[in-house]
Amino acid sequence: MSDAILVLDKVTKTFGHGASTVHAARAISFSLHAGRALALVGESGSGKTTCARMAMREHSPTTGQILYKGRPIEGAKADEIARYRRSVQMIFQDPFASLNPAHTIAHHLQRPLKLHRPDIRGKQIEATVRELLERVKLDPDIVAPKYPHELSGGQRQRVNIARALAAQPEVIVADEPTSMLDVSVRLGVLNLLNEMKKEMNLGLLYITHDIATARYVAEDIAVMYSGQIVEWGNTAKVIDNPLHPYTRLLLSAVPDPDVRFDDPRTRLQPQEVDDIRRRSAAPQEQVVEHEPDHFVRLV
Ligand SMILES: Nc1ncnc2c1ncn2[C@@H]1O[C@H](COP(=O)(O)OP(=O)(O)OP(=O)(O)O)[C@@H](O)[C@H]1O
Repeated sequence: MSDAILVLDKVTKTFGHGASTVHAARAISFSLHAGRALALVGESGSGKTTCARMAMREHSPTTGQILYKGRPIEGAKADEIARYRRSVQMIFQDPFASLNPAHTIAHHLQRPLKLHRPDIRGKQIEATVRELLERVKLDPDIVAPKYPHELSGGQRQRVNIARALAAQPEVIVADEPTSMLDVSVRLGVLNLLNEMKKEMNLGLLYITHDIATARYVAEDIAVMYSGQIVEWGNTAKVIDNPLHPYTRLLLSAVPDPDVRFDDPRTRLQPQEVDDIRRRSAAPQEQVVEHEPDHFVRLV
């Protein structure tokens, strides 16, 4: 495997103090590599977004460190931090809120080009906007002059992907990029992310509550619950042979991850679910290597 672009090394994040302390991330370690995707999977509140925000440097870790190409980003020089900011781009869950209704799609793509690509100017900017739209399979003649409200949700999310690509990133953090889209267009957006990963050699952090979609995008998976990664490794191995009771619980909600675990359709006893949650929430130090690319925490 190539050297990691981005590493979270035993990163912890707590919010609040005393009895009200929330352990949003507990000793989280993972790395992102060029041309590979890691799916970070878990229910709402498990700590996925906290990890994404730390990777984006919106939150600084309480303990642990973030490494960019082997060097800690905390305390790095301003030019290194600027490089990092350009290099790590985010795609948000809500394709509606992340575009400004007062500006055309062309404007949304010109801005990051002007900000991050001083090498291109004038007519080249327009040509690059066209290229970016073509990359995400939108017709530039039709889409560039439009305003966000004139596009569908799927098209808007493609514009968001194009905007992230404008900065020529090495890593893309996609936080639930399809959860607000119609089911019919979700797979198209996931396939597009997968193509970008391969063709542009991007490292991808794909955050989702839907474990089944991890297969489409990610070579590697990390299952999170209550701020800790409980099982991780090769995506197919983890999904086909889940070892941690919480991973099994997540898989029991497939094919519909929006079904709650206490819904009778999952055929789980509520007491069983409570017991798995309680055991999985306790901090667990011991890790078992089941195979070289499949690890689980003991409960
Ligand atoms: N700024 C904050 N202040 C206090 N608590 C926070 C803050 N951000 C997150 N938390 C808490 O940290 C825990 C993890 O939240 P986080 O948003 O990372 O989970 P998540 O898995 O991404 O969930 P979701 O899918 O709903 O975003 C939750 O208990 C949440 O309430």
